[in-house]
Amino acid sequence: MRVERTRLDGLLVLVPEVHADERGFFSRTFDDRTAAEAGIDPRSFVQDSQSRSRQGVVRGLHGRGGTGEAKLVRCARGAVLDVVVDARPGSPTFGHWVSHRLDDVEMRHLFIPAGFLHGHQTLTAEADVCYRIDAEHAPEDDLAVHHLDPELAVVWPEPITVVSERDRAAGSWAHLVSRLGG
Ligand SMILES: Cc1cn([C@H]2C[C@H](O)[C@@H](COP(=O)(O)OP(=O)(O)O[C@H]3O[C@@H](C)C(=O)[C@@H](O)[C@H]3O)O2)c(=O)[nH]c1=O
Repeated sequence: MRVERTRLDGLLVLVPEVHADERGFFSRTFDDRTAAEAGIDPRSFVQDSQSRSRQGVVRGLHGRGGTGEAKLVRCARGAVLDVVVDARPGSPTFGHWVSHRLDDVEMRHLFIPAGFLHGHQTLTAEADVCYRIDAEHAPEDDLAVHHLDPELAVVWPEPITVVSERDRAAGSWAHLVSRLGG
């Protein structure tokens, strides 16, 4: 498994080998040693989760207050455009976002450290996204910024079909910045 850095310091892309043959493929979804070498504590993860979304669905942009949460994200079925926003006050890339395609062909994963917002849009008829998270779910600590926030101006490639009620009601980036003191 290879690790690529991104222009957001700390955000990593993990690129596994995909061994394809006439049966299908085999690919590693987690590698303790690679994680440790990349500075990820392999023992830190406490919950694994999976979501399924139909084409055009947007989930996010979500983060967590306090000490935040780090996550490993991959797309086990179909494809998504995964968006990560730097929400670390004082970071030189505060307010910048990057997007990566995650799919069931290249099987790339993202390691998203604490202090980022995260969201994705489904690019295929359905997509399953799997997470490993280093903190227990705590809805009272949830942070959310609207996926169409004009300042962030995230580009979602597909027409947006469904968004949760919570995400439709999410506040602005400016509001989060004032809350974070950024
Ligand atoms: C995230 C989460 C949700 N839930 C429950 C709450 C709710 O009833 C249902 C759906 O939750 P949500 O609408 O928050 O799910 P969703 O919008 O998919 O939330 C996810 O979005 C992406 C972008 C992320 O980065 C994830 O960390 C997570 O925030 O599942 C849990 O029990 N545990 C969890 O860890």
